[in-house]
Amino acid sequence: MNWSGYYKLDWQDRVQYLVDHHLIDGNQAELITENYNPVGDQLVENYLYNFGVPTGLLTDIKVNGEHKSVPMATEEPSVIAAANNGARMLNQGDGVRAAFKQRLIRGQVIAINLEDAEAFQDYVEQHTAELLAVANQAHPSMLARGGGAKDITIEPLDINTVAVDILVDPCEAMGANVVNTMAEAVAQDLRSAGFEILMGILSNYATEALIEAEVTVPVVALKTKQGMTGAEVAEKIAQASHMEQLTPYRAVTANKGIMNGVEAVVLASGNDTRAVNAGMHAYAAESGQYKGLAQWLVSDDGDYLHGYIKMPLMLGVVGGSIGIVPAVQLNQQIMGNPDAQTLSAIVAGVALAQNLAALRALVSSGIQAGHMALQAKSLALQVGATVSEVPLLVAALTKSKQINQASAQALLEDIRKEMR
Ligand SMILES: CC(C)(COP(=O)([O-])OP(=O)([O-])OC[C@H]1O[C@@H](n2cnc3c(N)ncnc32)[C@H](O)[C@@H]1OP(=O)([O-])[O-])[C@@H](O)C(=O)NCCC(=O)NCCSC(=O)C[C@@](C)(O)CC(=O)[O-]
Ligand SMILES: NC(=O)C1=CN([C@@H]2O[C@H](COP(=O)(O)OP(=O)(O)OC[C@H]3O[C@@H](n4cnc5c(N)ncnc54)[C@H](O)[C@@H]3O)[C@@H](O)[C@H]2O)C=CC1
Repeated sequence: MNWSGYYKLDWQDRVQYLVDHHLIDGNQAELITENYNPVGDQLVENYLYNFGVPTGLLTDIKVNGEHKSVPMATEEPSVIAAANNGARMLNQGDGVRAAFKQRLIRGQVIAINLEDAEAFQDYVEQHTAELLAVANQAHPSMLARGGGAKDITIEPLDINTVAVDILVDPCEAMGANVVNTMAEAVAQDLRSAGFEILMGILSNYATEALIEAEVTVPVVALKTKQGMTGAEVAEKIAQASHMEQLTPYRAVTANKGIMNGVEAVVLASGNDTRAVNAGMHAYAAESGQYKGLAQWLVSDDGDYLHGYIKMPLMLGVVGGSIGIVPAVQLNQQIMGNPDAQTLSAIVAGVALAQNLAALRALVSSGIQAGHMALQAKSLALQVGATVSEVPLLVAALTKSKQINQASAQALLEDIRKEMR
C-alpha cells in the first residue's frame, strides 16, 4: 500500500482508501462515519473519527469550601464509583484544602560545546533582564495579562553544557506552546550572541507548579458495611499508605490508582494527560526511590485520618483544544467554569478521594468485591450479552461470585436457554 500523501486526502477519501484496501469493511466505514466530528478533523492529523471515552460524574466533592461536580472521562469500571465513594468520605470532614505556593512553567534553552561554561553563565546573569524581555516580546499578551517570563535560572548540565531555564507565569493557560515560543526566541538571541544552542523547549517536570492538598476525615466516616470500625479502617489505611513509601512495586500501583481519577478529570477538562503523567511520575521518584504521592496518617487522638498529597500539576482552562471542543466546554461548565488554580485544586482533591477509596477497599473487603462487581457489566458485553441481557447476566455473575469470562459465557447460555 502506498500511504504517501494520505494526509492530503479529504476525510471521505481517507475512509474510502481504507475500504478499497480492505483494512475495513462497509459496516466499519459506517461506524467511522457515525463518529465523524468536524472539530476532530481540525484537531488531529489523518483524522478518521472520534474515539468516544465514557464520561461520568463525580457528583460532589468539597474543595476549598466549595462543592463541585466533576466530569470524569475514563474507560475503566469502578473508577467513578470509587471517586464518589472517596469524596463522600472526604466531605464528612471539612473537605479538601488545596493550593499552590507558585505556579510557573519552565522552558529550557540548552547551550552546548561551550568553551567556557562559566563565562556563558556570567553572560546570562549579566543579560537576564534582556533575555526576559526577549522572552516576553515573543508572547507579549501574557505580560499584558500580568503573567509572562518572570525569572531566569541557570542549570549547569556538564562541563561544557548549560541549560538556561526561563520560568513563566502562563496565567490561565497550561503554557506549553507559550513557553516553547519564548524558549525558541531566547535560543535565537543567544545564538546571535555567538553561543551554540541545541534547542529550546518546555519542561513537563513542573517543579514550580506543585499543588499541595490535604484533608481531615473523621474516622467514623470510614466504617464498613461488613463491620470494621472507622478506627480500624483508618489505622490500616495509614499502614497501607506507609507501604507505598517502602516499596516501589506498591507505590506504582497506588499512583496508578491516583491517576485513575487525575487523568479522568484532566482528560475531561481538555488538558494534556501525557504532560501531567510524565511530571507526576518523575516527582514520585524525586527522592531517588519511586514513592506513593499521597500519605495518610491517623491523628494522635485516633479520631481523624489526615491525608496529604503534593504533586506537579500544570493545567489550563484556556489554550490548546480547550476552547474548541464542545464537550470540554460542557465539562468546564459543570465544574462551574473554574480558573486554572481552582481546576488544579479539584484535580488534587479527586486524587485524594480516589486514593482513599482504593485504600479503604484494599484493607477491608479487598479490591475485587467492588471493582469486579462493576467490571461485571463490561464482562457481560465482552461475552456478547445484548443491552437487555446485561442486567440479568450481571445479577447472575454477582450471585455466583465467579466474575470471569468463562463463568460469564456459561451464565449467558443459561439465561438464553431460560428465555427460549
Ligand atoms: C466500588 C465501591 C465504590 C463500592 O462501594 P460500596 O461500599 O459497596 O458502595 P455503597 O453502595 O455503600 O456506596 C457508597 C458510595 O460509593 C459511591 N458509589 C457506589 N456505587 C456507585 C456506582 N455504581 N456509581 C457511582 N457511585 C457509586 C456512592 O457515592 C455511594 O454513596 P451513596 O450515593 O450511596 O450515598 C467501593 O468498593 C470502592 O470505592 N472501591 C474502590 C474501587 C477502585 O479503586 N477502583 C479503581 C480500579 S482498581 C485500580 O485501578 C487501582 C488500585 C485499587 O489498584 C489502586 C491501589 O492499589 O491503590
Ligand atoms: N510537552 C508538552 O506538554 C507540550 C504540549 N503541547 C500542547 O500545548 C497546548 C497547551 O499550550 P498553551 O500554551 O497552554 O496553549 P496555547 O498555545 O493555545 O496558548 C494559550 C493561548 O491562550 C491565550 N490566552 C487567552 N486568555 C488567556 C489567559 N487568561 N491566560 C493565559 N492565556 C490566555 C494566550 O495568549 C495564548 O495565545 C496543549 O494542547 C498541549 O497538549 C505542545 C507542545 C509540547
